[in-house]
Amino acid sequence: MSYRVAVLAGDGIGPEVMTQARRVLQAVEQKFNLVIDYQEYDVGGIAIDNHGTPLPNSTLRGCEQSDAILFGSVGGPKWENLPPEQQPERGALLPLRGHFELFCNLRPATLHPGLEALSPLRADISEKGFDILVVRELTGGIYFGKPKGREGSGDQEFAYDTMRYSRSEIERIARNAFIAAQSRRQKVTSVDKANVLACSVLWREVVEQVAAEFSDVELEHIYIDNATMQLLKRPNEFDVMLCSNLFGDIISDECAMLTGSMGLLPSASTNSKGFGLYEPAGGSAPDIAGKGVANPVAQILSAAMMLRYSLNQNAAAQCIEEAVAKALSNGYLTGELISPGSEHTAKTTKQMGDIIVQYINESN
Ligand SMILES: NC(=O)c1ccc[n+]([C@@H]2O[C@H](COP(=O)([O-])OP(=O)(O)OC[C@H]3O[C@@H](n4cnc5c(N)ncnc54)[C@H](O)[C@@H]3O)[C@@H](O)[C@H]2O)c1
Ligand SMILES: CC(C)[C@H](C(=O)O)[C@@H](O)C(=O)O
Ligand SMILES: [Mg+2]
Repeated sequence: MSYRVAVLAGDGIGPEVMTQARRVLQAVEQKFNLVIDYQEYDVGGIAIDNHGTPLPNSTLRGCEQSDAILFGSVGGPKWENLPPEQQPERGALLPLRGHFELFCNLRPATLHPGLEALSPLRADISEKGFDILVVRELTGGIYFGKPKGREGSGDQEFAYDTMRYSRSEIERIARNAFIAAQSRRQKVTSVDKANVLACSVLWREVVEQVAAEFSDVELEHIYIDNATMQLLKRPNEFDVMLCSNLFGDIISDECAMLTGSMGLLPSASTNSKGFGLYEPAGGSAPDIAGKGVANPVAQILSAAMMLRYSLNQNAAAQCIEEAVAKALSNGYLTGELISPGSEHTAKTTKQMGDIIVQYINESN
């Protein structure tokens, strides 16, 4: 099979981890006889520097002509003082999500067996492991609601955002969450703030209606503040966590850290046609960029999700996931995963890529 993928490495650690993801993809392409044509495009800060805009037309057109987008990360201190709508995140990532209607964001967070010690959780909690899928609504809510702005001056200056959800937006993301739960542990936890927000009251109502179509799936509701707490106390009791845009952003960072690092959490953002953008859940990590020490696993697992959800290449995706799990459980860890006093020595970004490629080549 032959496919076309738009590669948008972006800023900070984006290009470093993308290099390793490309090597890993090359290894599975050979193994599974796939032909993928990669076209690279500027996005984010680098696009501001090279083209004067975070999302050049050439990048958008390139994405439109592809089967999927493999995305690194955007943003950094260099562009933080630009007007908000011209910054990499607001000017490139959110418009891309909106343009392609990538409403369904999947962020799987698993505490890999044998890696319990990486989690900052207390041992009696982490030893039970966890396997959570955050299903985050990605093109609505307070991120996209209008009006949004800033007015007035001096003491009277004010700013506002609008949180807004329609029934159909809630319904389609809820349905995705229930379908995902059917092939997992048949449980959906819907996260909201229905004791305060009108959007959450509607959210709860619609989720209940969708749940009625899925009698095999258990539904529980939880407030966002309680959810952040229960995740620390009993993460193994969660299966699918269904979240609105803002709550999913927060919950997924927490889930990432519970596995040990932001650098482990991949994500898939898809539309109703199966087209998707695949990116690590974390950001451009300016604090470690350029040092060759970033963890490439989230980017590599995002590439695996791309193979599974947009290119329909499940076996190749699984091969990558198994190689990553093997590398981690054999003690191949980047620096941020290693606690003081541990016997592990930190691997570089490239060494992680090397071992994962090697395990793919050795696999049957
Ligand atoms: N999708 C995206 O492009 C995206 C996502 C989140 C943040 N951002 C942007 O990235 C910039 C930095 O944001 P931030 O510091 O809040 O979040 P961040 O996720 O970039 O970093 C948070 C912490 O996690 C660490 N980390 C993240 N990824 C890592 C990896 N692969 N390996 C090892 N450690 C890793 C960082 O070193 C840092 O200590 C900001 O401009 C922000 O807007 C972009
Ligand atoms: C960079 C930012 C706009 C983005 C978000 O808030 O969605 C990021 O934090 C994420 O989680 O993908
Ligand atoms: Mg985030």
